[in-house]
Amino acid sequence: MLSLRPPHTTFPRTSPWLRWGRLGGAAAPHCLSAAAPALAPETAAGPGSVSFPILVNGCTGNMGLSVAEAAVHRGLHLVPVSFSSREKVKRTIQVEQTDIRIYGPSAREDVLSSVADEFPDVIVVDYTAPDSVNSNAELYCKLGLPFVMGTTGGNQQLLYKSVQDSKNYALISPQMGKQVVAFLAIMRIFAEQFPGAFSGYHLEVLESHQASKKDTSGTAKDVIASFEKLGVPYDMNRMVKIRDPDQQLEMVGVPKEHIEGHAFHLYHLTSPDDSVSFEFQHNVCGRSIYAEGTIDAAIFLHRKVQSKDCKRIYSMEDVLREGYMP
Ligand SMILES: NC(=O)C1=CN([C@@H]2O[C@H](COP(=O)(O)OP(=O)(O)OC[C@H]3O[C@@H](n4cnc5c(N)ncnc54)[C@H](OP(=O)(O)O)[C@@H]3O)[C@@H](O)[C@H]2O)C=CC1
Ligand SMILES: O=C(O)C1=N[C@H](C(=O)O)C[C@H](O)C1
Repeated sequence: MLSLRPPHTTFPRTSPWLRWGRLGGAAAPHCLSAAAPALAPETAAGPGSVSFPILVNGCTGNMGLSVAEAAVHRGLHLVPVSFSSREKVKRTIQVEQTDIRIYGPSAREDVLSSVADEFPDVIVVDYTAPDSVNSNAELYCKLGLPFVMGTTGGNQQLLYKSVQDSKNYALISPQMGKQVVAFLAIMRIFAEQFPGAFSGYHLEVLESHQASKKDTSGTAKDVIASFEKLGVPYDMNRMVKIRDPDQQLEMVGVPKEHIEGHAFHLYHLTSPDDSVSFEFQHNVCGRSIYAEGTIDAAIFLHRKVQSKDCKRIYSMEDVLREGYMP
């Protein structure tokens, strides 16, 4: 049997992922999202009916395409251009009735500049690659294009600084799934309310994503930051990152049809004497939870820009707090 136990961990036998692995996956509750707190229903500030231009950068990729499709379904005006990291790339992608023209890096600034002139109220959404985060953000800021950054990784400090210095508008979040965002918020509040509550405990973290994912889960990093405030130091190098489809099927219990698009996270805490353990998990199959959350984020940001709100940099928690839940 496959074992995911990394060299330095004492992962308990009761780990749900191992249990699900033994069950062969089929009977397991695969797609449970993190339990969300009961938040306010949609209010006047919530999504409602609105339309504005949206440019999705990274339409050649999985998230870019999902967001572009969700944008059309939600009645937004999809700007028919997107970008690639390659100069020589398939030139158009069809999203519903719209043909999206794909440009290479050398045309990026000219094309975006024309978009800014032609669609002054456009919102840009970025789902590209970790190594593009900072250069893309700098360009959006230079051209005054408000953006939703869904792409993870890059230099996050520099990302925030670019937005602050330019006084541009941006919503930045490594996690757009609203129920998962609520879970992250709970962990943050938990840590603020009870700092050091888990001092001495030992933390193990496992995350499983499609093999094409390049970086470590940004969501896991966020949860770990809360655990650290709760008194549990964690070396990121110890995180178990599962990208192998066979392990995902047999051990993690990812349904076959979601091997190419899933995000399973498991955090396990053990007390110093092993007498107490806690487990938190959030398992997402597919990408619709992120695509829908991204459209809510874009609508939220559009409203902030239109009202000339002074905060300018937002998180997904800000979106939830304004009634965009569920
Ligand atoms: N915030 C959230 O909730 C979520 C965040 N993500 C994050 O989104 C990012 C993308 O994920 P995913 O769609 O699965 O990845 P994919 O690899 O499927 O797609 C990324 C796409 O970005 C394109 N790309 C790379 N560099 C550039 C660039 N400089 N300019 C324009 N396009 C570029 C690539 O196309 P090409 O090869 O043509 O350049 C590729 O098609 C990752 O960082 C991931 O972690 C994913 C899911 C949810
Ligand atoms: O690449 C993905 O797929 C995902 N990336 C985000 C992350 O790194 O946290 C969010 C989710 O895990 C899916």
